[in-house]
Order: sequence, then C-alpha cells, then structure tokens
Amino acid sequence: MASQSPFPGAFPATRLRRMRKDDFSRRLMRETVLTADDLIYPMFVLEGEAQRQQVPSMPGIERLSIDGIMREAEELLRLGIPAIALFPVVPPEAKSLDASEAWNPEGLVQNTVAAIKSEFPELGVITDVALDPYTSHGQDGIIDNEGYVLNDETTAALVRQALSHAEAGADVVAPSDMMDGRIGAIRNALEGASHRHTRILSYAAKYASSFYGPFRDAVGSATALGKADKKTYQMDPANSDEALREVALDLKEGADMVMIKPGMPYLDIVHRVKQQFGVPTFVYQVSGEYAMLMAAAENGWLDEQAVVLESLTAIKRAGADGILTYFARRAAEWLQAES
Ligand SMILES: NCc1[nH]cc(CCC(=O)O)c1CC(=O)O
Ligand SMILES: [Mg+2]
Repeated sequence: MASQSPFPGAFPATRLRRMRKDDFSRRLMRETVLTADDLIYPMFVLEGEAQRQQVPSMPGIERLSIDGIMREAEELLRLGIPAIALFPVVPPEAKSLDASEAWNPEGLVQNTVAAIKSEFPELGVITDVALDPYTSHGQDGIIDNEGYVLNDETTAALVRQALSHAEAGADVVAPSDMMDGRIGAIRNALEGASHRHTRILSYAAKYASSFYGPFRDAVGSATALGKADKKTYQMDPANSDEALREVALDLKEGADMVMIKPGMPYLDIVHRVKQQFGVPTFVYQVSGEYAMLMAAAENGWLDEQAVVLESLTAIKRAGADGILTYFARRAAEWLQAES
C-alpha cells in the first residue's frame, strides 16, 4: 500500500510546532518577557491646581496639575513602574526668544520634580532638557535672524536648564534637543556642581519624525512652530549609520543611557545600536504611535491590549532595555492582572 505521508520515506525530524503546542512549552522557550520594569511613563504637567485636560489627539492621556501628577505617581509606584518622564505645558506668556523660563528654579518642571521627590523618593524622575516648550517659535533652541537654531548658544542654555533640574532633584536629565556636544557640556557642568549621581539619558538618535504631532498638541508647541520643521538638527529618517555616530559621540561625552526615537518604525536602528554598543538602550514609543494604535482600537479595528503588549514586546526584543510609552500605566495594569 502506498504511504499516506506527504514526506515519502521520512517525516520532518524537526517539527517546530511541537514546542508551540501547549502554553507550558511556549512559556519555557519564550525569549522576551515584558514586565513593568521595562516601562517609563511620560506625563504632561500643567500649572494651577485641580486642573486636568484631555489631549484630543491622544485619547486616554491628560495634562495634569501637580496635585494630579502626585496622585498618579502613587498609583504608578503601586504598579511597579520605575520612572516617569515629565513634560511641561508652558503658558504662552512664559515663552520667549531666549527660553529663560526653562531654568527658572521655581518653574513648573522644577516644582513638580521637587514635589514628587519629597513625597515619593523611590520613583525615578526623568526631565526633558530642551527649549521647545519655552521658545516663542517652538524650536528646540535659540535662533538667529534666519531662524537657524544656533548650536553652541543653545547648548549653553541647555546646561542651565539641566542644572536647574538636577538642583530640583531630578534623577535623570534627558536632553532631547539634538545639539552637537551638549552631552559633554551638561556632564561637565553636573560634575562641576557636585551632581555626581545625576544620570544622563541622551536622546542620541532622534529623528525629524512626523510622528510627534500629537505631543506638540499636548504641550502646545504646535501653534508656535506652525509649518516649520526640525530637520536642521533632528536626523533624517532615511539614515542609519549616522545614528551609530550620534550614539558613539554621546557615550564618549558621558551619557549613561541612550535613546532611539520614534520606536516601531525604527527598530532596525534599535537593533544596530544595541548590537554595536551593548549599553543601556531606551526607545520612545512616541505620541503618533500611541495615536495610531488608539485610533484603530477605538474603531474596533484592533484589540488594544493585544496590540499594545505585542508592540512593547517587539520593541524589547529588538534591543530596548526600557520603553517610554503613553501605554505604560495601562500596560502595567494588564501585566499585573495576568500574573
Ligand atoms: N524636545 C521636544 C520633544 N520631546 C519629546 C518629543 C516627542 C514625544 C512624542 O511625540 O511623544 C518632542 C517633540 C519634538 O521634538 O518636536
Ligand atoms: Mg548628537
């Protein structure tokens, strides 16, 4: 009788489906496991008291005044989230050409940091070092008459801003501006002021991406920026080797951690950076990625929990040690419910 086997005279010696058959063996061979330890929650802080505003292009995300941030911080700690990243919503009247509100020792970010660190010292606080919330034109730096962002003048301002954050108690300062040489300048100033433990998370490879739109709505820099772009300092999305040069420089200048931004469309960059340098590597799943996933979820086109956890696991698999994501809080809740 002729054999019924589709594999004449043999069978596939390796059946990869065997290990996929049951949950126990899938769990045993799983390479990447997402936990709350991988998550950093970006938060938008507003002036005033008992203020909360929805961000229309980021459903589920709110701008909160300090009291709201404090309540949220307690919950984040309970969920096991190690750190938050703060972004200020600066009123138009506090914006200027020289961005001097950025290093006001009593500024919104400085006050928020101090409040969190006094009540919840174990929650890591990361601050954004960049001038865009504070400039009247919405660029991340000081501009000349042609609107060109001046590198070294901007770096001097960033140093003042970073020092004021460290002074307020920030654990990590995160320059997101992409000026050349700012990591070295900030490191030097921190050491000089005896802020020996302040960590620097460098937005080392930050692309001139169109996925930042909802963030610019959230912090209110979109109006100031208008139709202008940031292509003279943020990277061209077409480039990859250049990202390695950016990371190498920032490490040499004293960065403790590096970041790639955005996330999902840039996982090849994440992989190259992690392979090449083997340093703490972070990824920002940015506002536009959040908006995209939420829009599909709200339409019932994608299963929110499933796609979010898949996207975060994929970012970690590519090489991320941690992920800044607007889903951090909900992801931590889902992970807690599963365990
Ligand atoms: N220094 C600005 C800054 N810091 C973080 C983001 C984007 C974050 C996001 O889209 O979620 C941006 C926007 C920009 O460069 O215009
Ligand atoms: Mg650089």
